[in-house]
Amino acid sequence: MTARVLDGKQLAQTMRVEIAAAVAARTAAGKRPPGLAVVLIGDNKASAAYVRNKQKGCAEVGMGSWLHHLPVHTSESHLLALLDTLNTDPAVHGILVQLPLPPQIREDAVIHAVGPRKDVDAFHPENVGLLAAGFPRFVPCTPHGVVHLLRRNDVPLAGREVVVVGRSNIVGKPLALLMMQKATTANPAGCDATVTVAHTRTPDLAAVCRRADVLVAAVGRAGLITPDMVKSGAAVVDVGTNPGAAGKLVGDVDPAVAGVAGALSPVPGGVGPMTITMLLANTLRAAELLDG
Ligand SMILES: Nc1nc2c(c(=O)[nH]1)N[C@@H](CN(C=O)c1ccc(C(=O)N[C@@H](CCC(=O)O)C(=O)O)cc1)CN2
Ligand SMILES: [Mg+2]
Repeated sequence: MTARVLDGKQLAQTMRVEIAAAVAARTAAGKRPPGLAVVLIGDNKASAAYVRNKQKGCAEVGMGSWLHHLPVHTSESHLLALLDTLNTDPAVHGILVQLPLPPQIREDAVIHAVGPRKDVDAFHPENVGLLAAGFPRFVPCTPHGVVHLLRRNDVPLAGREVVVVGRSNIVGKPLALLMMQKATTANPAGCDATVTVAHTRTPDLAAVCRRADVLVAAVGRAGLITPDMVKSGAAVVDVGTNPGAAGKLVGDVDPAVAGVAGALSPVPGGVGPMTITMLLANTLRAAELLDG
C-alpha cells in the first residue's frame, strides 16, 4: 500500500481563498478589516520564520497585521504593558505571542495577559475552559488544522478509534477534546470519536497505536512512529517538526509508514500550513465577535 497524501499546503490555500472572501465581504460592508498583532521576542530563527508566514498569510487574505519584535532581554513587565495596550486597541482583533519565550518571561503570565476575546491561539484558561465545556470561542489552531485536514479528505471520524500520541497544551490535549466531543452547532469541530491519549510513559506504545483507525503523532521525536505501530490502512497525521539532517525538517512519523497507512500527512506540507490558516480563521472570528 502507498498512503494517500493528506496535503495540508493545498488545503490551507483553498481555505485561505474562503477566508479572503469573508474578509472582502466585511470590508465591502464598511467594516474594519480584521487585524492581528504578532509579538516576537528574541531571535529564534524558526519562530521568526513562523511569524513571517503568519504575517504573509494575513496580507494574502486582506487582514491587517502588526509585528512587535522585542529584544531577547525584554522584561516581563514591558511585555505585559504592551499586551495591555493591544488589548484595548480597537484595530487589533487578534493577539498572538510567539512561543517559546526567553527564560525571564513566564509563559503563564503572558497567556493570562492576552485578553480572552483577542486570544486567537486559544491558550487563555477562559478559552481552554470554553473548549473543554464544548462551547469553544476559538478552536486552537493546530488541533483545528488536524480536524480539517482529516474531514476535508473524507477520513471518517465518528465512532472510529483515534489515538493521539502527545499530551501538550498546544496540540495533544485540545485535539483529544475535539476528537471525543459531540459535533454540535456550537462545536462543529467535535468529531464523535473514541479517543486514547498516549505519551512517553505509556507502556507498549506500539500496541496502543495499532488500535488506531486514525493515529496522530504530536510528541516532537523524529521517526518515533514506525510501520510496525500502524494498522494497515489507518490514517496517520504527523504534527512533529524536528530538526533533521542537512537542515531538513522531519516529522514524528517514519516515512516508511507510507507503506502501511491508508493516508499520511507529510512534513513539511501537512499540518504546519493548516495551523497558520486556522490562525487566520480565528482572527476573522475575533473580528466578527468584537465588531459584529
Ligand atoms: N503562539 C504560538 N506559538 C507557537 C505555536 C502556536 O500555534 N502559537 N505553534 C508552534 C509553531 N508554529 C506556529 O507558531 C508553527 C510551526 C510550524 C509551521 C509550519 O508551517 N511548518 C511547515 C514547515 C516550515 C519549515 O519548513 O520550517 C510545515 O510543516 O510544512 C507553522 C507554525 C510553536 N509556537
Ligand atoms: Mg519562560
